[in-house]
Amino acid sequence: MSLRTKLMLALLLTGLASVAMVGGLASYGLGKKVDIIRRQSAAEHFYSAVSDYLHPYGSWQAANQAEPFDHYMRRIRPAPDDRLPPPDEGIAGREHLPAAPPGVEHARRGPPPDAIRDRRGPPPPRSDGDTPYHFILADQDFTVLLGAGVYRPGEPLPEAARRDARAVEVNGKVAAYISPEGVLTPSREEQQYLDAMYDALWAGVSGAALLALALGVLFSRGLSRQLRHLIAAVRAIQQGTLRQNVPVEGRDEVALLARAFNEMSAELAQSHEALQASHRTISSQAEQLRELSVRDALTGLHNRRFFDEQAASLYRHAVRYQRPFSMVIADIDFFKRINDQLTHATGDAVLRAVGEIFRTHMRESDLVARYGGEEFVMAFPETSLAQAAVLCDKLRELIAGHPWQQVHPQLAVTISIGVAADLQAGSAEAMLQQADAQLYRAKQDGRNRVCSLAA
Ligand SMILES: Nc1nc2c(ncn2[C@@H]2O[C@H](COP(=O)(O)OP(=O)(O)OP(=O)(O)O)[C@@H](O)[C@H]2O)c(=O)[nH]1
Repeated sequence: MSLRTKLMLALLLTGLASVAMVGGLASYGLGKKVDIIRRQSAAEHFYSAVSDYLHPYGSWQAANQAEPFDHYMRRIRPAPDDRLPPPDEGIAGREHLPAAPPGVEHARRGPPPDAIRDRRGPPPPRSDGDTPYHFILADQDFTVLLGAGVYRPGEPLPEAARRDARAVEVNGKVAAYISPEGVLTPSREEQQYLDAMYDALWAGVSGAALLALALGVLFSRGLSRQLRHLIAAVRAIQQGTLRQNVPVEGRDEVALLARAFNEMSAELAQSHEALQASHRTISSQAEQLRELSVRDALTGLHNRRFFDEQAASLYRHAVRYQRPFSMVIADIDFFKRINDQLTHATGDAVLRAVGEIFRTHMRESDLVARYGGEEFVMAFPETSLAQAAVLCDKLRELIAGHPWQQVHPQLAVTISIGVAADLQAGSAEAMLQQADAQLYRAKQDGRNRVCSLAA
């Protein structure tokens, strides 16, 4: 279940529970209050009717002799009611008299005299088992005068009923007691009022539930939108886009989370960029170091270590595919004399110039390195011994013909070169030794020459 659904359900259930509680309490309170008002009103009317009945005569006996109480009640209260037993003929026609308030009718009418009651029988029992609402009338000695079908006239009013009894005084003396009895049934009109109020109450409850649902939808939409932004941003970070900026809405906890997430994302991206920059620096420094480690500082040519590695690889390739491959070793003639007679700096200049001549007159695929001192080595892939010898002779001529006087007026430079191209040598190193032997021969033969070993 999504967070949004959970939130909506929580809001809906909370809203329903609150409105049901409020509605139930209000409904119960309303019913209770209406019941109290009706009881008070009924009691007041009955009391005033009895008081008016007794007042001219001073006692029940005298009043009853003058006019039986039920006649009196029918005279002052003629309107038939759906809750009343059928009126007798003598009372039925008096509908011009004002009706008593709702809830009083049965009580005010009181129980019929015994003779009448005998004809009618006792009041019909309520379906719920409660006694209908009546007023019991007793004389000043608590002897029942009208028992409302609950007590017999002439019997003493029980103690329990006396507690709620209200005295009716005439000329300062208690002439009778009135005691309420039974359950007050609302009239049809009252019931309609109550039903209308309950309907309004439940309409309010339903409205509140709908409002809770609508607010739930609204709030959960906002919340889930922000969470969706955060989820998308986290996924983007997982895929490598570290700098994320989710919208911050409001100032609640989710907004705080979004703000903290943005800050964290910015810091993460920043530190990642810094890390990448330092990686770039390190790798470029490593590249420089690697380059320095394979280069000769004076001439800029590759050094011996690099040459040995590459030459071994070129040799293996040539042997594997039976391709022509030549190796060369060259040595500047009388270099010690140049150093000694024309300074060491002149010697360095010569080394740089010779290296430059080699570099600029060879193919990209050729390999040249300063092997140490005034010695240079070369490897020529796809080059036969004869081709290498021709190339080396050209290099020798270039060096001999170089304008050395520009370096020093007394300077003249030549080189001797040995060439080998025997793939049977067994290794690049062995082939280089063969070339070195040819170099030795070139030196022996008078220098400034190229000697090669026929395959
Ligand atoms: N200026 C300079 N001289 C160097 C360098 N490396 C080696 N040398 C010098 O090169 C000279 C080589 O001399 P030798 O090995 O006797 O050879 P050579 O004088 O060229 O005689 P041959 O090879 O027989 O013609 C030595 O004097 C070394 O000191 C360098 O980097 N710069």
